[in-house]
Formats: sequence, structure tokens, C-alpha cells
Amino acid sequence: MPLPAAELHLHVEGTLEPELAFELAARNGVRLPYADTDELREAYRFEDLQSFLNLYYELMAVLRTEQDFADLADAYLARAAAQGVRHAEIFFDPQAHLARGVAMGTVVEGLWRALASSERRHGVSTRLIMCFLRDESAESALATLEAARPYLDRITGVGLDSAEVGHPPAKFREVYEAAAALGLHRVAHAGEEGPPEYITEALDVLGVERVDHGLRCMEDPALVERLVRERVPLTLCPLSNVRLRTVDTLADHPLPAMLDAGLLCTVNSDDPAYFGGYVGDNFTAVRAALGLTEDRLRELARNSFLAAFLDDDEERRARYLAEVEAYEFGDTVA
Ligand SMILES: Nc1ncnc2[nH]cnc12
Ligand SMILES: [Zn+2]
Repeated sequence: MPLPAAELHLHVEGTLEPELAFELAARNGVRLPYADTDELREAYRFEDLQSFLNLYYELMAVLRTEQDFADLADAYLARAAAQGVRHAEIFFDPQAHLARGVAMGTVVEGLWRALASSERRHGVSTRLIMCFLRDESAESALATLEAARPYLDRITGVGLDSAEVGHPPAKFREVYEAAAALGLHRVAHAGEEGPPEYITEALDVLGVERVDHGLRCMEDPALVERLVRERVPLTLCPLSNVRLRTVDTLADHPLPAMLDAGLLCTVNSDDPAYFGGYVGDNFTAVRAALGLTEDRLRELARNSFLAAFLDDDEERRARYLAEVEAYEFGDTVA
């Protein structure tokens, strides 16, 4: 039985497996510049975040209808459930779809079709987090929030993703203020490739409640101290870090040092179709490469539920936390 966990850093577009990409391409009459799934998988060798993003945005061309988004999310939820995910807070990138002429309603209602039946079909509770693309303008982010207004009953929070370096969080002060005024939760990618200062700025200027990645906080001891003191959750993605060369190998990942420092770390999959594994695979990999003890693994699972946006359902959080405490480890965690 897999370790129960919440997934808090997951881009739904990053769950597009090659097989589904070709199926949707055929369904929608979209031509992909790859002969087959093997040739596509060959393209999954990334130099850095940008080289991944290029492919990630290119493949989105196959997502056109509500049913496409529903099928994408449902396939993720099935895989995640099989690996122990009990609760998933799912990012999506509306600007990447709006730019292709796919309406906000198509994206949100399509995703919602899968999310609405997720508990019944997969035993996974869900939340939706709408991300702004940080390499687009602040005005575009504001227009995106405006376009999302009719769907805000389906959206729990906002996030910030895409190419980090050169696009500091402060650029998005206004849209985060507007999101806060609408009662939305706030997170942001910071300290993946960008410097520790971006993490501080995300906290101080955007008022984020969690930091996505946050890996480079380890370069600034005062920032680590602050993150520990303020109990700011970090949504780490170990396999992603290796594939995007943020760390050299999994054995070099700072996760053990981060836990030793008292940081509230969680383990997530980011873009599992591209980075070689879902949440359980990430747990399995860090357990093997970093020799994490059962206590540490349980702490990571506990942290995921503590950091989840379940403030509107504390009973559920308590139930999930009890599952973590009752979990009996075997040879595998996925
Ligand atoms: N790891 C990542 N960093 C920034 N933007 C992303 N969009 C999808 N995955 C991302
Ligand atoms: Zn991410």
C-alpha cells in the first residue's frame, strides 16, 4: 500500500503522457512534429527549465476541447491515486490556452468535469490553482484574473510559474493583491532557478502562503531561519530538479539538509509525464538515493496535509493525517 500524501505542486499540462498526446492529436486533427511516442520521448532530454518549457508549451497544441482537459485530468487522478495521493491541488496555465484561442471556460469546465467525480472515482479530493505565466506581462495576468471571474467558485488559489530568471515576483504585486481581495489563496514558484531574493520577494510582496520549489533558500541562512520560524511550506519536486539540472544527481539533493534545518518540506511531481515519475515515484526515488528514514518519509507525508489548502475542511485534513500516522511501511512507498 502506498504512503498517503497530498500533491501540492502539479501542473496538469505536465501530466500529458506521450500516448495521450498522440490520441488527442488524432482526435483534434493536430499534427505533432514527432513520428511516434518513442520519438517524442527522445525529446525529453532537458538542459534547463527553458528547454523543458519549450516542449511543454508545444505539446499543449493537442488540448482543444472540454473533453480533452477532462481526459487529461482524469488520467492524472487515476495515476496519482494508484501512488497514494489522497488530495491534489492542481495547477493550470490558462494563458497558454487563451493564446491558442481556447477559452477560459473550456479549460476550467473541462478540468472540473474530472475533478467533480474524482472523489467517487479515485478517492482523491481536489483543488484548482490558476497560475500566471511570469514571462508574460503584469497586464496579461490581470486580464487572466478578470477572465476567470465567472469561474472563481471552482478556483482555490493563484500561482506563478514559467521562466523564472529575469521575472521577479514583484512584477505581479497588483494581480496578487487583487487575488487576495477575492479571497484566493496565493502561492508562487520561487528559488527553482531564480535567486533566494525571489523567495523573500514572493513572501513580502505577493504574500504567498507556500513557496513552490524554494530550493535555493539554502544559499541564505537568514532566509532558511525565517522560513522555519514562519512555518512556510516548500513544495519540492526532486525528480524535476534532476531532469532540469537544478541538482546534479538525486544523491546531491538538499532535501535531507532542508529537513534537518527544520523546513516544512513536501514532495511533489511537478510535471510527471516529463520528469520520470508521479508522487510515489518521487518518494521511492528519494528514499533510495538519500536513505530517508521511515520517520522522515512520514514527516514529508504529514507536511503535505498540513500545507494543503484544507482550511475549509479541517475534518478531512484530520482524517488524512490519521491515515499518515497509521501507515505501516513496507519495502515500497508507491
Ligand atoms: N517546474 C516548472 N517551473 C516553472 N514553470 C513551470 N511550468 C511547468 N512546470 C514548471
Ligand atoms: Zn512547477
